[in-house]
Amino acid sequence: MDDNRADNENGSANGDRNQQQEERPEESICFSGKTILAPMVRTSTLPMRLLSLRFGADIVYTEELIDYKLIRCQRVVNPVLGTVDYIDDQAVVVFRTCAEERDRLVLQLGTNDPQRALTAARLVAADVAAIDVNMGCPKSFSIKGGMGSALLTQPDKVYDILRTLVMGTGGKPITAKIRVLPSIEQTLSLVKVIESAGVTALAIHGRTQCERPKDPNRNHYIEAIARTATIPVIANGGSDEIGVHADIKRFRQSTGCSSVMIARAAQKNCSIFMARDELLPMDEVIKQYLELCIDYDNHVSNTFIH
Ligand SMILES: Cc1cc2nc3c(=O)[nH]c(=O)nc-3n(C[C@H](O)[C@H](O)[C@H](O)COP(=O)(O)O)c2cc1C
Repeated sequence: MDDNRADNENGSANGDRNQQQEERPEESICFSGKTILAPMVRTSTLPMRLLSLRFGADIVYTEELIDYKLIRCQRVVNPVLGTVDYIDDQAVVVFRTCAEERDRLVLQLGTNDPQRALTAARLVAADVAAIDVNMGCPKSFSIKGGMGSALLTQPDKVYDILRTLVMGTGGKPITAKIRVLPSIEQTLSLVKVIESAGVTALAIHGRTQCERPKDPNRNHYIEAIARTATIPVIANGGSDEIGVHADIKRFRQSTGCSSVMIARAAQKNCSIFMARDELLPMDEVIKQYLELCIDYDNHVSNTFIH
C-alpha cells in the first residue's frame, strides 16, 4: 500500500511516463488520497454529483456517456439554470454540468473507437477536469457495441483509445475504469498496457466481467496491482463492506489504495461521504437531493430515490 501511495505522491513514475508528463501541460486534478463518487447510469447526474461533493466527496464521475451520442450534441450555456448543457438533435439534455463541480468532475465515456472518443472528449474537455474510459461495463448493450468490459481482452484497442485521448486532448488528464480479469497476472498485464498509454489514474472494480455484486470483491487483486502500479489506483467494488464513513478507510487499507470509488453505498445514502459516525437520516438526504433536482431541472426519469 505504502509503496503505491509514496509513488503517487512523489510522482515517481517510470522514466517513460515522466518524459511524457514533461511534454504535457500541467495537470490540475490529483487522484491520490481521494474519495470518489462512481459513475452510475441514471444516478450520477448533476444533483447526485453536487450533493456528493457537498457531503465530502473529493471527485465525482458522470454516468457513462456514449461517444456517438455526445458527438451529436450542441454545447449550450443555460443562463437560467447557470449550467452548461449538451443537447442532442431531439432536444434531450445528454449531459448537464455547472461551475461548482468543474474542477472535480470526471466525464466517463463509453467508446470502442479512438477517433470517436477523441471527438467526444474534445467537445467536452473545457467543462470537465478529466475524462475516463469505461472498460468495465458487463451489460449486453456495452458488450455488443464492443465497449465496456468487451475492451478488457483487446489490449491493442485499449492502448489506441487511451493513447489517442492522452495525445489529442491538450493535457487533459485521461483515466480508465476496469474490472479485474480472471487472474492477477492477466490483470497486471492489462494494467501495464494502460499505464504505457500515459493515463493519469486507474479505477479497478475487483470483480470479473462475469461476476455479480453478490460475488466477493477481489480486494487482493486490487492490492497486488496498487503495489506495483506507477499511477494512482482507485479501489472500487467495496460497497457491500461500506456501511458507515469509517468503513471507507478500512476498504482503502484492505486494497492498499490511497483512493476509493463508491457506487452502491452512495446510491443508497450519499451522506456516506460525510466524515461522521452515522449516516444522515434518509428524509434529510432526500430533501436535499430533491432541492437540487428542482434547482437544476433534473429530468424526472433520472430522479431516483432509493
Ligand atoms: C445503478 C448503477 C449504474 C452503474 N453505471 C455505471 C457506469 O455508467 N459506468 C461504470 O463504469 N460503472 C457503472 N456501474 C458500476 C459502478 O460504478 C461500480 O463499479 C460497481 O457498482 C461496484 O462498486 P460498488 O461496490 O461501490 O457498488 C454502475 C453501478 C450501478 C449500481
